[in-house]
Amino acid sequence: YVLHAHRRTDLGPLRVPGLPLLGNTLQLGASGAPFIRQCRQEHGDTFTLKLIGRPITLCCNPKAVAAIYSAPEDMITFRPAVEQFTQRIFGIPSGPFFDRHLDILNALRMLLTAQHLRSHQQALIQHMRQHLQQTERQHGKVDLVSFITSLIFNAAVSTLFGASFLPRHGADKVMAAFSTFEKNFELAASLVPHSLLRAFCRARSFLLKAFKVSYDQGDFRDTVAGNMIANCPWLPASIAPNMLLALQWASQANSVPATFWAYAHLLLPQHMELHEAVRESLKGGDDDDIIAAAMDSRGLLAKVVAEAVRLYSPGMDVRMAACDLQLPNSTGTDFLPKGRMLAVSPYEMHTAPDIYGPTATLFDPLRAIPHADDAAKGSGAPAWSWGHAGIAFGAGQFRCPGRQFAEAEIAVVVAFLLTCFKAQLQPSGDGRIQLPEPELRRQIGVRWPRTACRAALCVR
Ligand code: HEM
Repeated sequence: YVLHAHRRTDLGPLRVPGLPLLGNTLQLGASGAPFIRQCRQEHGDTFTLKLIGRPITLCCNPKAVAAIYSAPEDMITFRPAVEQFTQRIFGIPSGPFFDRHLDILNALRMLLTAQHLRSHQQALIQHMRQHLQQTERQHGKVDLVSFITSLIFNAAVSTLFGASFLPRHGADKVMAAFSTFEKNFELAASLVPHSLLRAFCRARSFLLKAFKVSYDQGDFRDTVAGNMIANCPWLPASIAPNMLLALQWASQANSVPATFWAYAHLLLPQHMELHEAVRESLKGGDDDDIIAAAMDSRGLLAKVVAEAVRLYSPGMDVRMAACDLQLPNSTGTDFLPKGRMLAVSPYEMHTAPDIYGPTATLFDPLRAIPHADDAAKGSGAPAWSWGHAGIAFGAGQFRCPGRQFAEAEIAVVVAFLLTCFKAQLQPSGDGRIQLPEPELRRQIGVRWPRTACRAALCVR
């Protein structure tokens, strides 16, 4: 509706000049989200960055974002924007995967929808309990980032991939390999030759081999992971390990940080009242109470989860113009040539005062959620809703297939931790947790988990 195919082959304005080869890559790498905000302030809602030698147009206008997510494939396309990454990182050959991409997504969606959530949540609680029994706590203190990372890794991987997978290969070894793979993710996606990224290649080989062995041994039978592959019988068996690695990465990359922040905020002194209210909503705190609270999509716990997901959402979601386009901006339209990479930044949209108001960057689960009409400012565009978690999970036909699972998972983990521990945050070595919230966030990059603040969880 607000998107028009455009006949002219217009190269479009490259509004943020950078170095010839790397363009703005270094600026983005060094400053992350604040660099995007600065570009938006200086150049308007739509601006083009040159990242690793190629122009990428960032669209921050709500109307343009709605149009990008709802446009038909012959106008804005998903495949060419992401296939080089899936190929390069996970080693998934494009043909067999993308030819029936939507079928794969729908198969996964079916396995992660509401009717299965209760049993997934029970499994998560059981695996978290086992993990806690096996975890040694030194002097009653743990580092909150690594504690939550390993808790979720063990519980979610065991829930989605079955209980035999991690023990067969050694949970610590699999997690160490995954962590190396994850740390090198952006570099491996870039044009840096993989021959220079030996740690990444070693970790990926280890993980692919582990998935292959477990697949051959039947470890994934009747699990979400196994059923995802079984429901796509046209996929060559040889790429099953690569698909499983992609699922593993997708299931961890955003859930871990969102859970960390949801829980960490509840432990901050300024949120003690909220903490108590959430704790009360868990009633007696047994497994049924935890699951009931986590399933209540209108309850306080759901609002806490949605607010953490909104505030610490992914840095970029990419697409490509499949024809010459005209995209709306606040003052008119922008011309984008066929083949131009397009990006939406959920993080930038969610922290923008013009959409979420002056308190956009504050953690406030009870905030009023902006309505389409406010954001679209009477454009005449049909109503579209941000919802509390905004566009953190993407939107449209390629939206995250794990959304319902993720929201339920984060709620269960937070509720479980609240019932297990009387915890408080104490400053670790550099004391960063004591900084006011906007300061905390300033340290967050485009993908921020690695720069998440360090905190100590003091277990009384
Ligand atoms: C807070 C947690 C999460 C967030 C914010 C998130 C966000 C996203 C986003 C933005 C996308 C891209 C959507 C698009 O391009 O429009 C995506 C894709 C995906 N997500 Fe999630 N996700 C989360 C958790 C999960 C979990 C727990 C799973 C699995 C259990 C999962 C599985 C996937 C998969 C498989 C894809 C790729 C789909 C494809 O091939 O197109 N995600 N997610």
